[in-house]
Amino acid sequence: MKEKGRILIVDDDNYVMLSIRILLEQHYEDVRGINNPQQIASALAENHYDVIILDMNFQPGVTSGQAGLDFLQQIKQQSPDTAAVLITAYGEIDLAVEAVKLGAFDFLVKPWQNEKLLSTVNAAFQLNRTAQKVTKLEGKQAVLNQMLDAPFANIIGESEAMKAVFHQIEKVAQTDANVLITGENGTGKELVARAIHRSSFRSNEVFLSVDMGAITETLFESELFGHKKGAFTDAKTDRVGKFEAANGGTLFLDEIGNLAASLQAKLLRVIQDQQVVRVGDNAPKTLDVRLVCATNANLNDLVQSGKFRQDLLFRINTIEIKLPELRERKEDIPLLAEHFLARFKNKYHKKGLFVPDYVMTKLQKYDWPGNIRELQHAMERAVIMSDGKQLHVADLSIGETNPVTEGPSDDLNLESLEKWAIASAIKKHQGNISNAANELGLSRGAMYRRMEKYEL
Ligand SMILES: Nc1ncnc2c1ncn2[C@@H]1O[C@H](COP(=O)(O)OP(=O)(O)OP(=O)(O)O)[C@@H](O)[C@H]1O
Repeated sequence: MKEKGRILIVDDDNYVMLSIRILLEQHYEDVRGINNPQQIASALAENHYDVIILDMNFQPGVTSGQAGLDFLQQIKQQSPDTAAVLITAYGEIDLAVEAVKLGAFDFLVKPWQNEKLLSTVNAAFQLNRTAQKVTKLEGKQAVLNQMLDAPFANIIGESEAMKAVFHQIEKVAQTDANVLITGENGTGKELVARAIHRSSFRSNEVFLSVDMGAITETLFESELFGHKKGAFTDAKTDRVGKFEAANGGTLFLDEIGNLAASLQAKLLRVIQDQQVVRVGDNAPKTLDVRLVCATNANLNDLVQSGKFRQDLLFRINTIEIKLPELRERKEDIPLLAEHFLARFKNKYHKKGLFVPDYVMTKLQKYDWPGNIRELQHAMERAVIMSDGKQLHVADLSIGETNPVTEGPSDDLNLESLEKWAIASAIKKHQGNISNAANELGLSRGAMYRRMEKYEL
């Protein structure tokens, strides 16, 4: 099958041009030729070429190659991602060096061998395609970074506790120190790890995340350090481990407290030596990886009880960032709730939806054991369940705010009974307000009015 590439041959010798063209047309979809180098500019303006094959001497009797070098510079200026292969009958090595310095991909000497010409053009084509992909990806990455980079744009919080965290992120990001992020589940540890990476000089390199709790002991080494083909029964090909893949960038080891003792020793060795050896190999590879670890466990306690190596803890906690629980920064709840509301309103096309004050008060009173993740889920659920106007506490499905369901209390106060009946119906119908209203013989509007009254 032919490659989907476009190639231009520039040679004033029609015979040379034609024979290269016939050869390349067997391998590439679009091969064109021009015999006047003055037409290069217009050819490049009209089409993008993957590879240009350029003669170096154009005036009869002139063999300095200077004309080729001049046109090469013009090509590089006009179309920097087109690979140029130069051809000359006078294979002067100095000229070859000069041309490559000026950005030529390679140099061929007439008379050429077809295989050599083909392999050179092919290599130029492949390299060019890879370079184009990289440029595209870098462009995408830059756009993503821009979106996310506005100082921690996606980490919401204005409380003193969060300001202190932002300050710490800024400070550690400038260094290569290993960072340990601690905090309960859902407090934003991974988010902070990514922010550190994006604010660091490694931001254009990779950020890789590994959940240490999810890696089995048997796969640990192969996952993290890689393996050679044949190292064990299932090793059908060479495999790059996460450490090697993160080289130059940041490796985020989540749930580090869950690592088995035997594996802690292996990890410690790699961190100490800054080298990995793939399973089944014996050549160590030196690495430049910034390590950020996270845990919801108290590693000092684990050290005390002999479950975590103290020397490993010292290696990973050069700087420790402790993330506050959401219940310790309740002043951030309205901001976070509005942030998630905006996101999910957009996602579920419920434009006019808002959070009434009494619901916001409920959100702030609740303790959020699952922290921001729980708040995010509660908001998403409530947006989905809502009638599109305002959020109701019942839609949030957060345990404690709905403490209703044991049965009507002994006091036969009508309001208490009504509150109990409404809450029970909502629970019975799993938050489906219409069905609950039906069962109670109420209209939806009357149902919502009562939910508001009883803060349900
Ligand atoms: N300050 C914040 N602002 C906005 N979203 C946040 C914030 N903190 C956390 N989140 C969101 O909450 C969810 C949980 O965050 P993240 O995964 O970073 O927490 P974690 O502490 O790493 O959790 P776990 O310990 O369970 O792995 C994510 O969807 C994240 O985007």
